[in-house]
Amino acid sequence: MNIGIIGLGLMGGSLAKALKKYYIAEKIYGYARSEKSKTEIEELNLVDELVDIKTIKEKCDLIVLAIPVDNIISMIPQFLDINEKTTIMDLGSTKEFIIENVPSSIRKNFIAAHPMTGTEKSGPKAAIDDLYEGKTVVLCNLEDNDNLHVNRAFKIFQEIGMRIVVMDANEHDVHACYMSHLPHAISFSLANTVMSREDPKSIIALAAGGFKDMSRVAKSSPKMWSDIFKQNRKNLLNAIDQFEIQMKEVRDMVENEKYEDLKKWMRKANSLHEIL
Ligand SMILES: NC(=O)c1ccc[n+]([C@@H]2O[C@H](COP(=O)([O-])OP(=O)(O)OC[C@H]3O[C@@H](n4cnc5c(N)ncnc54)[C@H](O)[C@@H]3O)[C@@H](O)[C@H]2O)c1
Ligand SMILES: O=C(O)C(=O)C[C@]1(C(=O)O)C=C[C@H](O)C=C1
Repeated sequence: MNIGIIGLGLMGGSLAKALKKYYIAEKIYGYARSEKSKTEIEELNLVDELVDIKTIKEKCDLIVLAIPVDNIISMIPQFLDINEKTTIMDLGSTKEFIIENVPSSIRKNFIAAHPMTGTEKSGPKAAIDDLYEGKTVVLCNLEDNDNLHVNRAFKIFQEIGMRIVVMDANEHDVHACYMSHLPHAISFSLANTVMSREDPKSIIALAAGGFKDMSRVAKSSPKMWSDIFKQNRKNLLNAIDQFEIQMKEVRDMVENEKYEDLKKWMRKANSLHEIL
């Protein structure tokens, strides 16, 4: 099988590495926009050949869109003429808006996937060959796909060591919001709060594990995350409201010195790690 990957940053580049590691593709084609990316992809030997979109459509059985979620939507019209046997798949972090924007003529071919794995790094140099191993991928609204494409997606994700979960796109976006999008909003907010109050010298002197853990994902790509916040806006606004309720609660307990209530509230939070 020939596989084409559009966008060879963290997700696309890591997929290319995993496909090579497990000898899954006959040939891996890549498409990159910028000259800088092209040079890095070639230096890292991520794909067998960098080509244009026309060649990817002619040669590939599976085309993977590993680009920011708004770019996925603007690229879809370029794939309206794909063969009925060609699978097209996106790896975007949001699912409902993307699916809504897939025209009915290629809906059967379009697999909406979200690998629940990643890092705060981006670009071709961030790619690693074991990013997907032992991790979960969520596949959405598979009832709208042809079996050929569903089976192909299952086979590839299983071969690179992933666990598959099937979910409705609407439900996915609510859960992904609490598990991933809200935590990123909190981490960006924490980083900005600290930087507005603390000088770099104190940050270097006092930042230890707790702060580093909480602020790690604040290093993530603004382009990727502003697209995600835009596409999952409604769910994110609800989740931020819920988070604000908790912040008001802890503020109230500290202000009014309700330390027994505070311990009870913290014990409740501790219990999260019984299920994680
Ligand atoms: N980073 C994560 O942790 C993570 C996890 C799961 C899913 N995702 C999703 O995967 C997708 C890719 O994210 P990433 O982390 O690999 O980002 P990235 O920034 O590392 O890589 C994306 C690459 O795509 C390129 N690109 C953008 N538009 C393009 C276009 N039109 N044509 C060709 N190349 C283009 C960029 O130059 C970049 O190199 C996003 O939709 C993101 O929401 C990311
Ligand atoms: O581990 C990280 O650094 C990530 O941000 C990965 C992470 C997340 O867990 O929030 C980020 C975006 C996703 O779409 C899926 C996974």
